[in-house]
Amino acid sequence: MGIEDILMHDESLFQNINAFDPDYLPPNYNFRDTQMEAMAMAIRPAMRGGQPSSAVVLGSPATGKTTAIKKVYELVEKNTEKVVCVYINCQLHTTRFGIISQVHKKIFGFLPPETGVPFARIYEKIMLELQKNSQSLILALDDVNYLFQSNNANKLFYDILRAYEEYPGVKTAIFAILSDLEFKYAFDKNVNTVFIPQEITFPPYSYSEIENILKDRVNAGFYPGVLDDDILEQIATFTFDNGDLRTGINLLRSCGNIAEADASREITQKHFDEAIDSLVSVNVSQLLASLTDIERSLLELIIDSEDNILAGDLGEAFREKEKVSYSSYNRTLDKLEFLRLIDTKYTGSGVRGNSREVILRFNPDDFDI
Ligand SMILES: Nc1ncnc2c1ncn2[C@@H]1O[C@H](COP(=O)(O)OP(=O)(O)OP(=O)(O)O)[C@@H](O)[C@H]1O
Repeated sequence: MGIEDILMHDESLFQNINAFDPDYLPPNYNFRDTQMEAMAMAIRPAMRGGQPSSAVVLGSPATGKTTAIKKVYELVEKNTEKVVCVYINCQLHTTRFGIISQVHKKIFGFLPPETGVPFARIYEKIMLELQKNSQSLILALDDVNYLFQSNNANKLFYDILRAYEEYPGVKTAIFAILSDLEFKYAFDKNVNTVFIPQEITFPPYSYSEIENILKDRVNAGFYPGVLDDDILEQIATFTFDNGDLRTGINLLRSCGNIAEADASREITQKHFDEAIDSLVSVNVSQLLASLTDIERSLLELIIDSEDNILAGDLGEAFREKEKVSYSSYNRTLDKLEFLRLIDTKYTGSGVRGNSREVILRFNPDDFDI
């Protein structure tokens, strides 16, 4: 097929290609009832003019936190005008001004001017409006750790949660969403005086939950018969072993694209294998780009050495090359293994860790290192 044929080819495998988009809100949203109930309980008092509770929403990436809050928000907004629900992606909005501007947009329908109006003025306008309408504000801050990197969290939490002191009757709560679990501790230290949250936890999905969710997505996104159960199981297995739900959803889309470019009416094993290869190669490129100089130096040594070099011999060569200590060599080797760029395997002889074989997990000819 020529390029033009590919572009103009009008038979598609996709019934709804948007079903694989990051912002698609799945109509079937299972396995998160407990968490959504907890969110609803925290918001419920506000629907009757009472005080809503704040929450920390915790869970690893792609466990459904953002989707859950958006679903709950939709339901709240469908049933009352007493609660203003604002969702902020803190990767996009990192300043107090940026965030309060989004709240302004939600309430008044437009952003305030970017210059000339101070934060305090916009803040006052918002709080007076909430006070006048007897409305509560529920502010969801997704990936809130980004606010801490810019040191803006503490003040913002204070502004929002202490609003009632200056504007009596105004009720506010914050849902702080975190996917970096280690960050939780830093978080507690930073804002503990004004922020007294309950915790809502999103555990990782099991294999069968992943398979179930991906199957729903297949039904929403592809025409019937495009993807059979065997390939779906392989995608679910890969997702469970190697990544998060987003990996699975992306794989579905790229299998579809590859099959379509092949003018096929269905997704075959070959299309799946190609999708996996390209995914793995993108991952390896990203990992390689993230290495420090010393890590890259060790990796180069492994690439240039004989097949399956022993860890002991590699260590000698590396210490010679970089003049580093034995423990620093070990740490660097562990890091490369952790990133899954290499494997180490015991040969069963030799002293301590030195008899491990070091094996590259990718073909260096395919990448710029
Ligand atoms: N229970 C589910 N049913 C259907 N789709 C789901 C479910 N949970 C997550 N997803 C899908 O997985 C993707 C990631 O979900 P979401 O963005 O809600 O996760 P998250 O926990 O907020 O992730 P992050 O921490 O990375 O922001 C989305 O495409 C979402 O539609």
